Amino acid sequence: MAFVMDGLDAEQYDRTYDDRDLLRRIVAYFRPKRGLMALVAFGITAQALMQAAMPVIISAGLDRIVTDRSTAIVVALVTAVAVTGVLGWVFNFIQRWYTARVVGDVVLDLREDAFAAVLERDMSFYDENPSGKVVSRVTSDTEDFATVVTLTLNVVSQVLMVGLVTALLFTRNVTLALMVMGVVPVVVALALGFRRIARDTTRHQQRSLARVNATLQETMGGISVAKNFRQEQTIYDEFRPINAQNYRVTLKQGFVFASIFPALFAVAGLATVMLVQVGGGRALDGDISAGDWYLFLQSVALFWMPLTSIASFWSQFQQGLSASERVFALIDAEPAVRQHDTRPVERLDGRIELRDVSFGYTADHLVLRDFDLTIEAGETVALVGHTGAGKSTIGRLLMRFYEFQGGQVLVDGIDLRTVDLAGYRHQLGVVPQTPFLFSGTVADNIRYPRPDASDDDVRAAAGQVARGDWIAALPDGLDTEVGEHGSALSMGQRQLVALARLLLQDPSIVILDEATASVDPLTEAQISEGLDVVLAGRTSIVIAHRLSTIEHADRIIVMRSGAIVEEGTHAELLASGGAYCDVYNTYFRHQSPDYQPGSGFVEVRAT
Ligand SMILES: Nc1ncnc2c1ncn2[C@@H]1O[C@H](COP(=O)(O)OP(=O)(O)OP(=O)(O)O)[C@@H](O)[C@H]1O
Repeated sequence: MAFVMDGLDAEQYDRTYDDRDLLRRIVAYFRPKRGLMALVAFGITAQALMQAAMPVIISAGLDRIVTDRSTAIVVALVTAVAVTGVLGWVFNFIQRWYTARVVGDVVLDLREDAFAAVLERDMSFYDENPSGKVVSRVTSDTEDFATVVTLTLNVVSQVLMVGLVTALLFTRNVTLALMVMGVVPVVVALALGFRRIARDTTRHQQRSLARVNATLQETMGGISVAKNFRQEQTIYDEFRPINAQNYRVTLKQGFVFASIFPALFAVAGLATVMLVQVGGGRALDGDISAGDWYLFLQSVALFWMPLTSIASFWSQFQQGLSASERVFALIDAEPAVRQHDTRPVERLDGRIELRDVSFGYTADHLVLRDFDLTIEAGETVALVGHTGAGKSTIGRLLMRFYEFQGGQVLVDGIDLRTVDLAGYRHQLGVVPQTPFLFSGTVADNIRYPRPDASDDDVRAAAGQVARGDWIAALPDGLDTEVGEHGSALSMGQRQLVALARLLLQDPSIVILDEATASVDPLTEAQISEGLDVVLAGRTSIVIAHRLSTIEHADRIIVMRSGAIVEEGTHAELLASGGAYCDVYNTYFRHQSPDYQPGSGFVEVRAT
């Protein structure tokens, strides 16, 4: 299917399926809909028969009227035409309705599978693939595929009809039948020419629309910054030419589409003129009947319609096949994180050991090299170091979001690659720097890890964080709607909700990326108090940004370029005058209550 991918940007996980594989995958989705497909097939055949029958009935009627001018013949003809027309409509309805049902069902299944695959993918997948592109695979690619199926079924119906008409024409008059066939290459050549122009203009149109979308998306994303700098007019001025370009390209596309059909009509018209001329002469000579003459004239119209459909929609057909290939590639993408076993995980003590771990986000750049770290059950370890030192990476490996290239990660002595990940992650409480809240109430968000928790459980968890003082500041208490991504709450409040959520989850290990954004002193105090409760009795790894956290940590690990350069308690490390003092001077010194600008430096003697 390589030709299908022409001009499309491929992602790393994209793969090319050979035609047979692709067809097998597509058929697998249709197999369960056999009953509906049978109805579609019946609709297609019956409709084609009715369409082909119409000119035959009229032609036969004409022949009869020439010899027998009775009203009964006219009545019979009218009745036959009406019945054929109505039946044609009924069969057309059956075909279209059941096609819509089959296609709808298949898209439903395909989208569910694609979405399940999206949920299954590791975090490394999301690093490599922008979410917008993944979204388009689940939505528009499945939709494109549906269009192709509908299109194919329509074309099948038309081809069947053409086949019937052709057979009929040859039985009536071979010369005239061959003349009708002569139109075929002309129509095909025209339609193929059109396909090329149409594909180019369509591609331009899609690209220009993507530009419009990208501009809009960026504007929405950075709207607060834009407003802050009063850049509305600039953004508007930038948008206008992009929008105008889309207008021009769309007009061009409209022009191309508007020209092709009249051109094809003209060819059919010329062919009709030819048949009127030749067929009329034959009819006058008595070689063929008037009815046959009519039949041949009608057949030209019946002929060119499916041919143009097949030829002009070929690019859409390719687009749909390529879309299905892309959806299957998403479904089949190989997971980077591989579990060798799924040992059930009960309550953990929380002893963590990283042994000779080597890891890089990309194969050519290792972030951790032969990294060793042991954290005892119940210990609170603060990771500190300059940005990019690898602190968050350790958290991500423990969450098993990424596959490490070498070494071992053990939890309670069990290799992390052999545990049931769902059970393990339930024992792992994670608080990111900016906690993500889902739309709903504060209570809904706290209940997230344990949907079966009662209102009392939720209230108790919220009450344990800073004695619940923060709830009073929420307009509707725990029933306050948090808005999109928690936008109705302050940053500090979101963190407090995240802590309450963690308490309800009751994990044995906590990985906390402390927020760097400063909050007001009251909320800061509430968060500190909340943290004390949340971390108590659990193994905690804190990517520390607060002085109070490092002061209270059992052990501070100082990292630089993916390696541990120093470890100890706050007091020990300050006294040593090593790398920690440098980090302290940069990040923590100014958080001291007696901080005066330019003061509080500790001496760095050796790094
Ligand atoms: N998703 C990623 N893809 C590729 N490289 C990454 C990715 N995340 C981090 N890195 C790289 O890995 C290294 C360690 O990053 P990490 O996020 O662990 O540092 P950090 O110490 O937590 O820094 P910060 O305090 O700024 O979060 C950095 O060089 C960073 O550029």
